[in-house]
Amino acid sequence: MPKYAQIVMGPAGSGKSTYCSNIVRHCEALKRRVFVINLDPAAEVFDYPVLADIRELVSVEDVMEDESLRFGPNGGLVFCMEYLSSNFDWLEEQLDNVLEDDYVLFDCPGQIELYTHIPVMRQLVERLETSWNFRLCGVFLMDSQFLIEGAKFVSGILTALAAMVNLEIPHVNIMSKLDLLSKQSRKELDRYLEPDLQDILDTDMPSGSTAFQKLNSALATMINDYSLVKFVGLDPTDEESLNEALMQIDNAMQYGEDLEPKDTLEELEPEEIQNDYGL
Ligand SMILES: Nc1nc2c(ncn2[C@@H]2O[C@H](COP(=O)(O)OP(=O)(O)OP(=O)(O)O)[C@@H](O)[C@H]2O)c(=O)[nH]1
Ligand SMILES: [Mg+2]
Repeated sequence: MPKYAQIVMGPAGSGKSTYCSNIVRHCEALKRRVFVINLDPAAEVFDYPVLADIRELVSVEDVMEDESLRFGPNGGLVFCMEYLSSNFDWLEEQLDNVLEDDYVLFDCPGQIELYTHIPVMRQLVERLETSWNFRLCGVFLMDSQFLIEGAKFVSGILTALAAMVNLEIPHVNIMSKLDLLSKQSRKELDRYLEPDLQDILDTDMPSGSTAFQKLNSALATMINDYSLVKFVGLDPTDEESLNEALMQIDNAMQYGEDLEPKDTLEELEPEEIQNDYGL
């Protein structure tokens, strides 16, 4: 039987750590066991209990204080993540208490270079899948306030695609912080959750330069043809949206398919089964 993990990614401040603590709270109510591992060596605040914290192995603060290394914050973060990849034994030890069927959230740093050309996240994914028997789903959060507009939307989905093509694992995009959207943006939300990119570009960016119009159009065709990008909206004030996100992620990594019935549904109250699994 495998173990399961979400690799929680997304730009700085997109809501990764808040998402992890909301999922922990939501799963407690469902009587589901979830662990969180902080993999952000620059993390300052999070309010979930951790199974492991990379800062016990190495932290950006320590690296920046080291006179011989002389790194700034970004170089320091890359150094820390490379240090992790040379010390996967440490992570393996931390995962000792994770049993078959257990579920782990990895709260990752936001720097996009970790998902484009620096190999550490790819190496981590390979180690989790092939040596430690995990089934994985990449969960990519993006702040809705930076998405509801043509040009921002195109940049946002290219960032998500970079992580998707680099890691090659099942992938769910989450549009976070819906509670902060204006009334006007909320009205437009559906157009962005299941986007027709060409339509968005035609409406929002009708008069760009011809060269960029061609490029955008080619991107739109590729993304539409392969159904590459859609989003689950997340509003932390709406428990149903958390439930929807969790179900999509569970489906993506086939969580629950191998579980014995007693481990899942029988432990739940009848109303919970009705509400949370739509049975
Ligand atoms: N209103 C609202 N605020 C949110 C939501 N999610 C996160 N925030 C706030 O946004 C800020 C950043 O959230 P974090 O969860 O720390 O984001 P992060 O992606 O972990 O950030 P880094 O680890 O620094 O990359 C915090 O002030 C959160 O309280 C949300 O869904 N709604
Ligand atoms: Mg964080």
